[in-house]
Amino acid sequence: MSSQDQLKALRVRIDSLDEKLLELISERARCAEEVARVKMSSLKPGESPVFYRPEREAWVLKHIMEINKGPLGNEEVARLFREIMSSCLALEYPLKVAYLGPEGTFTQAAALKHFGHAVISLPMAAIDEVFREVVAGAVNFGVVPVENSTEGAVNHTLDSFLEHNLVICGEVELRIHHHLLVGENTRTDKISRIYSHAQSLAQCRKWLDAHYPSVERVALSSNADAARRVKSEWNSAAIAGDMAAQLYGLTKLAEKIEDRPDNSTRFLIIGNQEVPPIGDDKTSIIVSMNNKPGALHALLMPFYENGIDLTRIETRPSRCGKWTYVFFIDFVGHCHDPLVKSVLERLSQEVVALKVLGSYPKAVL
Ligand SMILES: O=C(O)C(=O)C[C@]1(C(=O)O)C=C[C@@H](O)C=C1
Repeated sequence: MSSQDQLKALRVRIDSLDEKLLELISERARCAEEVARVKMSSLKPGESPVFYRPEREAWVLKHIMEINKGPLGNEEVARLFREIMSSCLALEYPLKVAYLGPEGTFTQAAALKHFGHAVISLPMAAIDEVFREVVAGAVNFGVVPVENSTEGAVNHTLDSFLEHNLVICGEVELRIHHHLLVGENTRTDKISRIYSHAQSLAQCRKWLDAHYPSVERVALSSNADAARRVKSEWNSAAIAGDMAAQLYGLTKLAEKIEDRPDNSTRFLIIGNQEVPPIGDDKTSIIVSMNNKPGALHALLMPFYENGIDLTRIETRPSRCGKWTYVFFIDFVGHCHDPLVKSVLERLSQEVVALKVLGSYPKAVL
C-alpha cells in the first residue's frame, strides 16, 4: 500500500473513533444532566443544590491518571478529562469564578487549569475584591495567589483571610515562565523601561541584572497590565507569561527568563463550601497565640508527635496589638481524619484562637 493510501485508511479509522468518542462524551454529558436532576430532587426544604464537587473531580482525575496506559502522558489525559468535566458541570450549572485580573494574568491561567474553560471567569482588580465578590455571593468561587517558590508568601492573600470568613476549597500549582515581551513600536536596542509586577521583576532579578543592568524597572499592579501597556508604548518591554503575550499580540524577545527553572506559584480556591475527604488532602489553619517562651514549640509539638506532615508555616502581624502574630499553617490530612481531629483539639487548648480555613484535595494537575 502506498503511504498516501495508508494515510487515507488511518484517517478513516480516526474519523470513526472520533464519532465513537463524541457518542461517549455526549452520553457522559447526559449522565451529568441526570446527576443535576437527582441533586435537585433530593433537596431538603431550605437546602441549595451543590453542583460543583471538588472532591469528586479530584478523584476522577486521579483515577484517570492511575488507569492511563499511554501513549498520552498522565497530565495530558487529565487535562482532557478536566475539560470534559468542566463542560459537563456547565450543563448542570455554569459556575462563576472571580480571579485576580486583569485578563491574561497567571491567576486566570490557574483558574482555568483548576476549573477548565467552561466556567464564567471574571477578572477583579485586587485580591481583596476577589474575596469580597465571593462573600457577597456575586460569584461561586475565587482564585488568588498564595505563595511563590522563589519569592515566598503573597501577604495580601494571607491578610484577607483575617478579614473574611471564607473556606479554602482547593489549590492549584502553576509553573511560572516569564518572557521579555515587546510591542511593534519598540526597537529592541532602544528599550528604556521594563514593566512588570514587583514579584515577577524579583523572580527575574539576576537575568535583568545580566542583560539590562541600567534599564529602569517599573512595578505595576500585574504583569498582564504591563503587557497591555507596552502594546502601545514606544521603547518599553514587559515581563509576563504566555497568556498575556497572546492576549496583547506581543513578541517574545527572550523566553523563560525566570532565575529559577522550577519557579512555581500556588493558588487557592476560595468559596463557602466545605469539601469532604478523598484520602489525599491538605488542611489550612490560622492560629493566634500569646507571646511566651516555648509557644511555637507547643504549637508544633502535636504535629510532630502524631507524624503529621507540615507543608508550610507563615507568620503575619495579627492586626490587633503591636508585635502580636498569627501563624498560617498547612499540613497533610483532612480535618475529619481522627488523627487530625485530635491534634486540632489539643492545639485549641494551647492557643488563643484557632480557625480551620479548610480541608481540600491536594492539587492533582
Ligand atoms: O458527580 C457529580 O456530582 C457531578 O456533578 C458530575 C461531575 C462530572 O462531570 O463528573 C460534574 C461536576 C462535579 O463537580 C463533579 C463531577
